Amino acid sequence: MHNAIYQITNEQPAVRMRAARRRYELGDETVDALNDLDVDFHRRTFTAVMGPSGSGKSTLLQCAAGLDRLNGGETFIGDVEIGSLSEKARTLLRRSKVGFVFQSYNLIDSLTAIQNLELPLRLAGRKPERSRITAGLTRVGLGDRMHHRPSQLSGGQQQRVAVARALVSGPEVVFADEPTGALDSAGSRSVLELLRSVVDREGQTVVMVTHDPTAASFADRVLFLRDGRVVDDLQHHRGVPGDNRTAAQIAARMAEVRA
Ligand SMILES: Nc1ncnc2c1ncn2[C@@H]1O[C@H](COP(=O)(O)OP(=O)(O)OP(=O)(O)O)[C@@H](O)[C@H]1O
Repeated sequence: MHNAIYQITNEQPAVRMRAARRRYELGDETVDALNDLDVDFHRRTFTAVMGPSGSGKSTLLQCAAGLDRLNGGETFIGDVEIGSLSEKARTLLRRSKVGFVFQSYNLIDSLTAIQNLELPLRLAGRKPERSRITAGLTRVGLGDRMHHRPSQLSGGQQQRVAVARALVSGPEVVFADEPTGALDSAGSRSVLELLRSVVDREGQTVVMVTHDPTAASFADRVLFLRDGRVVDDLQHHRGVPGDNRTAAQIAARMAEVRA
């Protein structure tokens, strides 16, 4: 690893992984999708996770979000070590502390935007407050689309509903797995600007997997994985989101990581 600049802070990270190992066994073949990986995701930061196909990006997100379990090491969300929790406790923690955004939006087609935001609160046994839901949709720029169903929205708008849904429980962290992978450049930009603003204006923490250096240029930090390990950690606070030069620097670093 080179050029790593670590944030010096006494504040507890939103998410911390230590000596994380996720081993998959298929027949005789064993893959360490995460291989003794250490990482902190600090509060109020936007991290992009990049790396070649199969380097462990999705596994990192799934394990950090408590959707999958480690075989070794620890994951903390806030001060809770999630590996020690029962399945039920982990589900409850995930519902309240973690938001997840998927490439394919994963909205319920038969429900309106409002109803899609109400659903996770209902599942968590909380009564959805209408004012909170409408505020959530307004803040993602969809105040005039609240009663639309997903099929009546553009891809970028659907993904912004998904971001609003991820935020509705007031999570510690939002994980996004290639959130712009299915979008055109205008839709991508609207989602990336939204993610940037939830960090800058609302003090949220975002961790996003992406293959796209332009998407990564919206982040404060780019973590590069290879073979289940962190091999580079680029902090580019002076980068300009969406700027070609910043994206070119990230692409160059990505090429080094692949080499
Ligand atoms: N359920 C599984 N069973 C067996 N092997 C798996 C499973 N999930 C992932 N792997 C393996 O673990 C490694 C890491 O996979 P992962 O999906 O995390 O990579 P990735 O960096 O997200 O890849 P991509 O960019 O292609 O989405 C790969 O070698 C993959 O084949």
